[in-house]
Amino acid sequence: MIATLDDLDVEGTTVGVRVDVNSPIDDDDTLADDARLRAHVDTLAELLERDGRVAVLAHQGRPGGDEFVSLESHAERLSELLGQPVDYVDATFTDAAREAVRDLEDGDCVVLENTRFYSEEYMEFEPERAARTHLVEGLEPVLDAYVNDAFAAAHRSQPSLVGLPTVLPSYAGRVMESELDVLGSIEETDEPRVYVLGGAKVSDSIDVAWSVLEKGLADHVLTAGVVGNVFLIADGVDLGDASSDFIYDQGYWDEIDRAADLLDAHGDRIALPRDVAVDRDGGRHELGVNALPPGDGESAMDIGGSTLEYYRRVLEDAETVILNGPAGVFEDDRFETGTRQLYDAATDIPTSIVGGGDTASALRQLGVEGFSHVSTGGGAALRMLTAESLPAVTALENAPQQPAADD
Ligand SMILES: Nc1ncnc2c1ncn2[C@@H]1O[C@H](COP(=O)(O)OP(=O)(O)OP(=O)(O)O)[C@@H](O)[C@H]1O
Ligand SMILES: O=C(O)[C@H](O)COP(=O)(O)O
Repeated sequence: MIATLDDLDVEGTTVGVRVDVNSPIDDDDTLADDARLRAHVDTLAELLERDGRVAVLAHQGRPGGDEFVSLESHAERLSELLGQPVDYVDATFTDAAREAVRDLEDGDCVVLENTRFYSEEYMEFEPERAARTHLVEGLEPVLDAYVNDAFAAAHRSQPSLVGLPTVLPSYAGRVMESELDVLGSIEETDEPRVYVLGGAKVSDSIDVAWSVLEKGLADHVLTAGVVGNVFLIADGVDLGDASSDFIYDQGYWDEIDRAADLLDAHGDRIALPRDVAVDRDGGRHELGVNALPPGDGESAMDIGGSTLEYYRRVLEDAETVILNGPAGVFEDDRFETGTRQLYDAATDIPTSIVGGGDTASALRQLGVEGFSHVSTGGGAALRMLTAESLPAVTALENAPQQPAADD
């Protein structure tokens, strides 16, 4: 049982709030997209309105990557979104950070520096070991409670996600609560249930497909994107050198055998693309599977019109649809049709759940809306869809008991 903000006596309490605002970054190292910040506004505003003292913890990017930057511009944007001053301190758990947290008054908010600027935060630990890291030992003395709202990072076993809830009374924030409500009760959604697996994370998608087919959760799995291409090759279709080289270069060649095994075991419930779109003479050209392989250098960039028609027919009977990953290279105008039309068809299903951070931004870019739930999580959502436990959620479940809220 996980405690929520309803169980927390917030007034005058200093709360460390872990959010996931890991976002695209502009060339000048500032925030390029505030969607993930917006998602956490409700949780933070509620804590501040209830007179909490809020210290925000988050990571941005990965060490060595282009998006590995300070959270200063995140704090500025957060201040605009919350409509109140938000301080920023360029430290996470040192004296400067502790002083900034101790200086908070009721209703104040400070953003601490990118947790991953410290090497331990990019390592995976068991919770008890995570509790003995510098970040946790440095912050625990100045915090009364911990709130985890970072569902999108809940598949990581890092100190700010599993160490702090080991030593502090801990609560799920509103984003975490709603994600767990929806993604944690997939089994209870109405059938027929259809999973649409696209995008480029082939091994993750095959894991999901195995799991939901074995458990009887999926009545149909529709494949698209690079995932669909891997299944086509596994089914004996010659997609040509360009698509095959791409799959090989991405390190997914071994997945073809796994896809073939899955087709052997559950092929009656797995749908494969019937046609694909390639770049021919600078335009979109569709080819039925029987007309493959494509010409030299042509790669399968999207699902074609016959596939869309076929998939729409399957979706018409569905009560629940769960989608992850774009159907094609949606970033290119010529190949966004599959993603736009397939996802658009899914919005007509009574329960439509979308997982995947890239997918969510693709849908915003394409103007497709009307889903029952769009998850903030990519990897975390995928892991929940396989009914696997998430370390940060387990840490919340095992967190020390807290006194009940007065109100
Ligand atoms: N046929 C294709 N060939 C090459 N790339 C493709 C194809 N179809 C989709 N993609 C690419 O897949 C990428 C997105 O896949 P990904 O699996 O990362 O999505 P996601 O699950 O929403 O992301 P995340 O899990 O990171 O939130 C896009 O950049 C898109 O261009
Ligand atoms: O964007 C995400 O999926 C989360 O913020 C986790 O980031 P990570 O994959 O770098 O751990």
